[in-house]
Amino acid sequence: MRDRRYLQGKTRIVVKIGSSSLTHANTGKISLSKLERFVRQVADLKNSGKEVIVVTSGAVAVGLSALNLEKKPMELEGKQAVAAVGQASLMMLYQKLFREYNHVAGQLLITKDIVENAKRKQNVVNTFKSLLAYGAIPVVNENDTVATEEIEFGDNDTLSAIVATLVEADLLILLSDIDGLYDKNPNLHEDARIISHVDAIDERVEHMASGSNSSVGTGGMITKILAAKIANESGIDMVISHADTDHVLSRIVHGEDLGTLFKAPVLQ
Ligand SMILES: Nc1ncnc2c1ncn2[C@@H]1O[C@H](COP(=O)(O)OP(=O)(O)O)[C@@H](O)[C@H]1O
Ligand SMILES: N[C@@H](CCC(=O)OP(=O)(O)O)C(=O)O
Repeated sequence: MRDRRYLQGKTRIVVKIGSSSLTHANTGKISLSKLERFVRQVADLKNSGKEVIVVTSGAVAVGLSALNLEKKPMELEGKQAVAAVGQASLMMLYQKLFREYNHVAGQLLITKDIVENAKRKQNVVNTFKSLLAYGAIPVVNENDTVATEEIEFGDNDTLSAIVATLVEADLLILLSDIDGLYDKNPNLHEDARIISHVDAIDERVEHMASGSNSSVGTGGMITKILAAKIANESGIDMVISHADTDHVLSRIVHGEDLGTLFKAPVLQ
């Protein structure tokens, strides 16, 4: 087991939470207790002196409840409409819960391609910087009206890695419905074993991540590995852990051996 206590020195942390970690498994509807517990932990991390940026999925899940739908529409524009309704309600919930803990949340809806346009990228960076300077908590989701990759392929994972590079974070935490990367899909293989550390993302690691079999989340482990690559290449460490683990955020930041750590190579 590697010593992770150096993680205590991390000061700017991006936390991504997936749809499957914010919803009821049987109905796919938003779980208020899961959301509340997550917000409480983020607020506490912020109280401990860290800067925290949240990347949250869940717009489609909340939209389903709001529109009284049993399941996601098949067609893309239907999903976009559900996300549009859901995003507003999701953000209302974040605003309300953060306010209860004396924090202020600001919404950023972005698309991954902003990195290709220097001006737009700078605008986004400036907004992040300014929100952090005000002591607010940026809450990010993909703009599902403008870009459709997320609701088609469910990839807020790579979005969170891009956000981590934009804000020059020193740690990215992905909270999921699984406690880390296993050597094979644990939902299909009983003998799958968790990997505690990944020092280099090679073909072997990529092979471990087969598709997701969760009905709510959509990206699976492949997009998490991709996120680790993006983060690590910018010198940012990444941890995948289970959102249901008690006090998961503070325990990761205290250096407990939870989930999988993708350690960035030391940049020369
Ligand atoms: N090697 C692996 N290790 C862990 N999980 C895996 C692996 N391969 C596939 N998975 C699947 O990826 C899922 C996590 O992805 P996903 O459901 O998209 O979560 P989220 O909503 O948090 O983004 C796990 O529940 C599991 O079914
Ligand atoms: N923008 C979509 C993102 C969906 C998504 O990426 O889900 P996940 O695989 O759980 O991170 C939403 O908020 O529903």
